[in-house]
Amino acid sequence: MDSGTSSGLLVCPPVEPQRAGNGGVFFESTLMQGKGRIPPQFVWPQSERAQTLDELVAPVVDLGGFLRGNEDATRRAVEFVTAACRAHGFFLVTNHGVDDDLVRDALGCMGAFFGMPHDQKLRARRQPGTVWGYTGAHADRFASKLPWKETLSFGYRYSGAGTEHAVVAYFTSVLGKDFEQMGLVYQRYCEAMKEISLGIMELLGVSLGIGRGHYREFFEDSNSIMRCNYYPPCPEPELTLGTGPHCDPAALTILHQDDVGGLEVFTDGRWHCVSPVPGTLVVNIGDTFMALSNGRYQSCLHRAVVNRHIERRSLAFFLCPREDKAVRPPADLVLPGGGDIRKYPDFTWLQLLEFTQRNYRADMRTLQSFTEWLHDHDPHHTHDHHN
Ligand SMILES: C=C1C[C@]23C[C@H]1CC[C@H]2[C@]1(C)CCC[C@@](C)(C(=O)O)[C@H]1[C@@H]3C(=O)O
Ligand SMILES: O=C(O)CCC(=O)C(=O)O
Ligand SMILES: [Fe+2]
Repeated sequence: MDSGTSSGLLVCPPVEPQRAGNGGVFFESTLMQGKGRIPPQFVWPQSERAQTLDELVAPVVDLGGFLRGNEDATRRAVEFVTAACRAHGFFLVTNHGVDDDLVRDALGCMGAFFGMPHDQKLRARRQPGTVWGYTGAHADRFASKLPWKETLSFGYRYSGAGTEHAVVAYFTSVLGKDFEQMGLVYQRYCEAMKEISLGIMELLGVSLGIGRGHYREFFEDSNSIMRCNYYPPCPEPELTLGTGPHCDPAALTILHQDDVGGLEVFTDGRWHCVSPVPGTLVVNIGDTFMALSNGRYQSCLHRAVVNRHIERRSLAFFLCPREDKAVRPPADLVLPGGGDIRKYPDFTWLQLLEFTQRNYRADMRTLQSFTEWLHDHDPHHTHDHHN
């Protein structure tokens, strides 16, 4: 392997020559330290870069009473969720029951992982075509508009006895026995996120008038993705982005951002910043839920900016359906006779995930582009997707 270049990019043998956007160039944050300029691959077009913004006063949904089964509190939580999802599909939750120590440990493990030497991190390197593993700036996939971040992603599925420790097994298999404790932290973190996600699915079901059970049951056997985002300080933050503008392809995202700030959300025709609120988690609707609600709830456009002075960490849990399940709205949301025709064709999460890993870089138009792609590529889909 070549050593670092003066630009801070590290040149490695390409993992997937036919797809490696940069001919095998990898990014590693520590190599950038002390550099005055960012490499051109990280410069985003002027129109997509951050500007000065207003703060979003995000709705805060108190989950405490709902989780204890209190009816009044549940009604209030449903009202807040409904208003937020009609407006932009983005809200904060408080009293969510996740132990502060667990969140602290999950952030701490990120420090331990991303602080390791580059060759150690590469032991978890993302395999071509998959979403799991470590990547630096996605430089193995894309040639331009690289995000100023390193990420580590892994799957979370609980499907009965024998699979309780799948996250631990991932960490020990790719990084070795010494990473068992780190795996256990993320295993517990994912379990907590899944529990909250299912609760929110109940609230969304009530909010859409189809009852508590429908979406909860749909996601009981979910196959979710956990992603740790590490954003190093950047010498020219105004030229780049940590995560580009996008709607999450999954059903629901639960995000913990540390106390640095950098998350931005597009509402009312402009970008707003969302400052970290201690003790809260950020929730947003994703494309898959937009399809499951027949377009009633919008997936929310967002991005993350970086800064010159301090590293930032975020933990994103993406709730995803079991890979082979048909994503289809309940019949009550496709009313016969009304103007309420099916907005999206049936698809599976596996199809959408593969689309984002092989054909299309997830952005603000993913669901639209995916739907068009399905029509062109899947012979079972017709242009008529009425119920
Ligand atoms: C299905 C996925 C694609 C991405 C990872 C998961 C969920 C979120 C997607 C992503 C974060 C949206 C922005 C662009 C992206 C490339 C990124 O910056 O990380 C996306 C993910 C990806 O394809 O790795
Ligand atoms: O880091 C953030 O605040 C946002 C990250 C994000 O949007 C994502 O990982 O999908
Ligand atoms: Fe996102």
